[in-house]
Amino acid sequence: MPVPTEVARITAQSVSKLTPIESSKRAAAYIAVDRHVKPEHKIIGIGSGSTVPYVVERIVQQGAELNKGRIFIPSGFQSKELIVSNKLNLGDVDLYPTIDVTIDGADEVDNELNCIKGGGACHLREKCIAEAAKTFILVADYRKNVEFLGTNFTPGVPVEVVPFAYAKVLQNLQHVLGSPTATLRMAKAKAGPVVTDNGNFVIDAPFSRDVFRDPFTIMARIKMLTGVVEVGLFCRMAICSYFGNEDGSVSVKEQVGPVEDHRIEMSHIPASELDI
Ligand SMILES: O=C[C@H](O)[C@H](O)[C@H](O)COP(=O)(O)O
Repeated sequence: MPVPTEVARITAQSVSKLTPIESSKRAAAYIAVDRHVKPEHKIIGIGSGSTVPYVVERIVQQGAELNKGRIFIPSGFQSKELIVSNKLNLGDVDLYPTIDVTIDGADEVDNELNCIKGGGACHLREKCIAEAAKTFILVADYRKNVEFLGTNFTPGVPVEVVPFAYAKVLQNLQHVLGSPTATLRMAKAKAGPVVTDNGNFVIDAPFSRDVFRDPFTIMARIKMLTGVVEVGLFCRMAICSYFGNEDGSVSVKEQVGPVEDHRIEMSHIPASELDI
């Protein structure tokens, strides 16, 4: 099928400014905001990761008038900075425990809209603002769109643990729950482990394809381990996930009964808005 002229033009302009991966993230973020962040939405959750800046960019484009009446709830340091630097109103989930819509990134999303999150160690707060939201939406590039978790994202399930319990939880994961190569996540530019925004450690626990066929069960088993604060498996929490593709289109997985996967083109967004 020939590519519509408008789509081809937008893709060419985008690529001149952004890499194809960045363009695909932006396409997913823009469509998610256009479809789910409506004028009547006043409390908005902002997740973490490399696609989320484009979410905020698109929300800012909705205009100062609309945004002055809104409160934005961050999932951690990165999103808090994004909210503040874009002069949006900052709130927190303790003051606003009901959120209209939360949009967040993901490390991987399967065909039932289960996802791995926490590659950036933000999954505790992310799960809170996802659970608080009436609508939870995922955005990512095509590399995160998989049939089964653990396909491209191989470090495993991020598990946030209180520091004094990390060795015990590590043993539980390795010897009881079937993740023999589970490891404590170490910092890159600091001696010692990664410390989360909540002062905890993170263990990365890979599991086999068989285990990932039923993510809810392994999530529940990990969560039952004493010392675990939160597990980076979000099981069927999102109602919709948008994946930007290399060709400028966006694939959508939606939870309307069985999860459906269909592609949409970016032609509804004027080229002038993409070329900013
Ligand atoms: O802890 C981090 C979050 O769960 C991110 O949303 C996730 O890791 C995806 O991040 P990125 O888009 O940077 O790959």
